[in-house]
Amino acid sequence: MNITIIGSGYVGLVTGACFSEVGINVTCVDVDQQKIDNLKNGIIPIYEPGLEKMITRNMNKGRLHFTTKISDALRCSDVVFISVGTPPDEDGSADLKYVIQVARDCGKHMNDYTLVVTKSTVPVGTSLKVKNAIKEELDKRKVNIDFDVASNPEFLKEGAAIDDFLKPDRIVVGVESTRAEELLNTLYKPFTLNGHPIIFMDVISAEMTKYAANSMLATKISFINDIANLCEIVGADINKVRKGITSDTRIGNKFLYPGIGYGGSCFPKDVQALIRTGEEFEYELKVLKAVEAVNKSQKSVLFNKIMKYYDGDLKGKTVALWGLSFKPQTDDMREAPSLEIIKKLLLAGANIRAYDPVALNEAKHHFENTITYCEDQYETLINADCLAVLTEWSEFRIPNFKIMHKLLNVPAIFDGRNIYDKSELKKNGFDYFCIGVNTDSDVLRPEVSLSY
Ligand SMILES: NC(=O)C1=CN([C@@H]2O[C@H](COP(=O)(O)OP(=O)(O)OC[C@H]3O[C@@H](n4cnc5c(N)ncnc54)[C@H](O)[C@@H]3O)[C@@H](O)[C@H]2O)C=CC1
Ligand SMILES: O=C(O)[C@H]1O[C@H](OP(=O)(O)OP(=O)(O)OC[C@H]2O[C@@H](n3ccc(=O)[nH]c3=O)[C@H](O)[C@@H]2O)[C@H](O)[C@@H](O)[C@@H]1O
Repeated sequence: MNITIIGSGYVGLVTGACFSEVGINVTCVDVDQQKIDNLKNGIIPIYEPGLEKMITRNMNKGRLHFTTKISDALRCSDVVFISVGTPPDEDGSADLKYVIQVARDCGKHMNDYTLVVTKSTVPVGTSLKVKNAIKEELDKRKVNIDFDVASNPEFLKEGAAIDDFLKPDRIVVGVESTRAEELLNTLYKPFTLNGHPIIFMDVISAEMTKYAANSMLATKISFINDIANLCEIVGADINKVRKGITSDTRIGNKFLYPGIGYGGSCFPKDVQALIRTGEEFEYELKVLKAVEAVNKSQKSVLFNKIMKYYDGDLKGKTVALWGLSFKPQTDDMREAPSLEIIKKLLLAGANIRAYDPVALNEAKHHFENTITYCEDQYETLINADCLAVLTEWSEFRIPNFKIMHKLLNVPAIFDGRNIYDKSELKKNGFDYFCIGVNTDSDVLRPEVSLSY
């Protein structure tokens, strides 16, 4: 089978690589000439574990191709996946201009029956718009070519994208015809062999499933962050409370880790977009509005703790940062909590020394020379007045506390991901602050007032 993937970003590249891995002939298309030239030379535009090797392997086998020419790709494609971006519009709704452009391109260039599948995250009703755009272009050409549209939302997580695609919890497909169902069933069969189900439904329900899934996950995170903040006030320990609640199988133990707010290219925009969809239909999604509000304020929690430690004055203080990406195993900084925290620290007059295993180049696009970029996690600590951990990369989990104590001006650690044990840090002579645990009474540094 020949398939085309339009849009070679996180989703498009992973989808293309994984389909070619099971023997399908795949052509990935993008409008970005530089990106396609690089991909042809084996240069992968994103950091995603396992992706580079998989792309190179399948290119060498002649099953994975890259082009900017959609017309060439469509000439012999049975199925076309649309995986272009759907960024938020000014009012928070999903901007569909790239999706509709691709639909038009499909209408302009398809020559035979084609199944056009929307993999981008799109609001309910988009498949109908895609169908109309294709039809309009076919009408302009005065040709009568049979086609189907389908919705196949993607659930992969950055940093674990290959595994998520190869071994999905489920595959959701919205279809309008048996022909489309059969084609997608054949395509996805290799990924369902270990019992991972493919769930067929109508197109609108499939579109809705994607937003509902991301909104549910975002809700869990805001819920636990809200509870964490209350734990801190009443003297409970969120780490213990989390274990206490997640042992109930009805609640489950995933996505209930407190932190400094969810980031990334999807939760913030998808929660917003679903709220807008509700508004369009005059229905207020009250829970999701609260989820957004909690997340917004959670991004300031760690900064507030640092401010409080320094009696509201950070002028001239140096803050070391470990981790800049919105989560480990990616260089993606879109909507990362680090962006908010860095902006606030700079505004308060602090100097920043930052390290991230893979996101330093990305950070340079955001902050240029306003912060100091370090090539090593310990280098950030030299003469720093505290350390803040913003991303839970594995290499930060068991650091050398002796060296850290020596390098830091002031041995204070602000742990935005609750990766350290407070008694161990106290034993090693650190003032330690995390999310959802009140550690003020353990503070060792006598000259710092923590009275308010
Ligand atoms: N990043 C993620 O982890 C996930 C993203 N999604 C959804 O998938 C969609 C794509 O997301 P990403 O891959 O992150 O986006 P991205 O921004 O990484 O990649 C999109 C690509 O589409 C290309 N493009 C734009 N217009 C085009 C056109 N007319 N023809 C050909 N290529 C075109 C861009 O040049 C870019 O390379 C979005 O709707 C997103 O919400 C869904 C699940 C996971
Ligand atoms: O639609 C999408 O793009 C994707 O969005 C998320 O994936 P992703 O954004 O890559 O990353 P997650 O692992 O979900 O993390 C998102 C954010 O939530 C935060 N998080 C996650 C889990 C948790 O318990 N606590 C928490 O604060 C992370 O630190 C991160 O900032 C979903 O998990 C994917 O299923 C979905 O396909």
